[in-house]
Amino acid sequence: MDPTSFVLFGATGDLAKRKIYPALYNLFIDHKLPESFSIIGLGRRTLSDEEFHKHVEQSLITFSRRSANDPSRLNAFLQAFRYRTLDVNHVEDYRKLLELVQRREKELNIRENRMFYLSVAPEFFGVIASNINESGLGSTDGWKRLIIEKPFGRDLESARYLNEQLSSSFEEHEIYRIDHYLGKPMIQNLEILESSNPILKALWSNHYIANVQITASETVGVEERAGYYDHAGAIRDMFQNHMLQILMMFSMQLPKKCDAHEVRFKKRKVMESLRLLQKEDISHHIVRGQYTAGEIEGKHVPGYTQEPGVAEFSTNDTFIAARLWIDDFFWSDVPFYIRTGKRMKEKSTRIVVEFKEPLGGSSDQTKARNLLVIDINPNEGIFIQLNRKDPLQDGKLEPIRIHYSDSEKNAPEAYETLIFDAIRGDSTFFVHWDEVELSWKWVQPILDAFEEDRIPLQAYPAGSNGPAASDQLLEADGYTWWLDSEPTDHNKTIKGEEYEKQLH
Ligand SMILES: NC(=O)C1=CN([C@@H]2O[C@H](COP(=O)(O)OP(=O)(O)OC[C@H]3O[C@@H](n4cnc5c(N)ncnc54)[C@H](OP(=O)(O)O)[C@@H]3O)[C@@H](O)[C@H]2O)C=CC1
Ligand SMILES: O=C1O[C@H](COP(=O)(O)O)[C@@H](O)[C@H](O)[C@H]1O
Repeated sequence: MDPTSFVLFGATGDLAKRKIYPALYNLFIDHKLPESFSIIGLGRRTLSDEEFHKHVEQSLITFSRRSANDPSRLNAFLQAFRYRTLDVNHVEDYRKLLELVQRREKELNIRENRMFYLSVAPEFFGVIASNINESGLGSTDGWKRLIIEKPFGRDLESARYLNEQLSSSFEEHEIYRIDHYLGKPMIQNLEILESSNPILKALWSNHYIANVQITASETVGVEERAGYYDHAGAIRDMFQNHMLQILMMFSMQLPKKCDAHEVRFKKRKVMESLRLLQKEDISHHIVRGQYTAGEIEGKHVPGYTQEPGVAEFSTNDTFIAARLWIDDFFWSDVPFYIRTGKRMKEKSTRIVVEFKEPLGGSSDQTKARNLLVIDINPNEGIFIQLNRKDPLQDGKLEPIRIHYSDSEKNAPEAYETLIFDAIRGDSTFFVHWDEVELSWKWVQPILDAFEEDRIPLQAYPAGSNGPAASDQLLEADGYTWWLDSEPTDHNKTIKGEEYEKQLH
């Protein structure tokens, strides 16, 4: 890997502490950072390098998946870190930063390869990109790259405006838009799952698949993020980005090879085929919800409007469910159901693929549907539901599940994988502008409908699976959300008999 300067805006913030430092540390342990690597952290507050090292160390102790208890290894890691105070709006501060970056490049013999990571509020993205350019930080003999966090705009218009701002300082191939779901191992596995398993590849279309259900449910509420979340809602926070990215990754046609050009091209095709919702139909395909007080894991939790920082009469969505159609040769007539919400019954991101009844198959009514369940988060695994005859019960038909789980492997976290890719210059699992624009285009009529109050806000108690209207969305098509009524840890590496006992 090229020697690199890693310039981190927002170095004192929450994301840096919880995700970025632990990711860098684990990459360091795995020898996946360039040998010459300089990290310069930036924030508004004043910190000495020593105080900054303490801050990073504390973050590793609290959040790293592998312990930071080897002092010599930890010190070797921290050697790379320097801190500077910088106000993102002051171009003078960037000139001083340039001096530090160049000094470190000289000390470490780094050719001018510069990675700028914007872990700050999105309203700063534009000004930072333009100040990087104006101060000379962006003029390098090597490469320059920009990693930016979500959200990318708050609607189609603002996303386009932001993209124009960034484009005046960085070219598209230099911009790495993070969607951390794309770094999750099971999401990266989707393409392999299909391409390397003929039994799945053969079934991966409307010939055999009845419907696809994608759920990302969380037990947490708005936490300390009301200032942001109360203006974003589930639709901007999760749906426009993570949920549509899962949809793209699942349903794209197999790329000839898994590289940035091919994968992004195939994903764009999905978005181009996604049927746009017509104004008059939106309320038939979209459910909008907000949690009320309830109980989660035996604890009483308040309703959304009682949460600190949330407006008293807020109509913000904390849940959204949608029925989508991909009008292409492979997926036409297969409904995709997507839902995401806070304060739901369990923390779980998963895809459930429900297969059709075989043509001319037995008419045995006890037969269960074949399912392929892909658990993405926090459990990582797969199971397939099949039917068999139980020899001890007069040959009665019973569903069995064949499991595989990666949950206990302590696999690299999404941020590790993505930062590693960005340093190597591989943008396969980063979001291209075309995908962002097409996603906002699809979502925009829903935002308008919310704004105009054309979709009723449905209440759901904390600890439930969302509003009843979300169940009705599927019932109208003769389906139900799979696994909703099962034990929450249905796939928690419980296998064989023990699992069967729990099920029945
Ligand atoms: N936290 C999370 O879990 C996630 C965050 N994100 C995104 O990541 C980004 C960062 O979020 P998060 O870390 O939570 O935010 P925080 O509010 O915790 O941190 C903001 C950072 O920005 C710095 N900052 C604020 N104003 C200025 C300024 N004028 N000049 C220079 N630095 C400034 C702060 O410095 P100082 O502390 O010195 O004031 C701090 O380091 C956002 O875009 C967010 O949407 C995305 C997914 C998840
Ligand atoms: O981006 C976000 O994602 C998290 C959920 O991420 P996960 O990896 O834990 O599934 C969500 O809580 C947050 O609101 C959102 O901004």
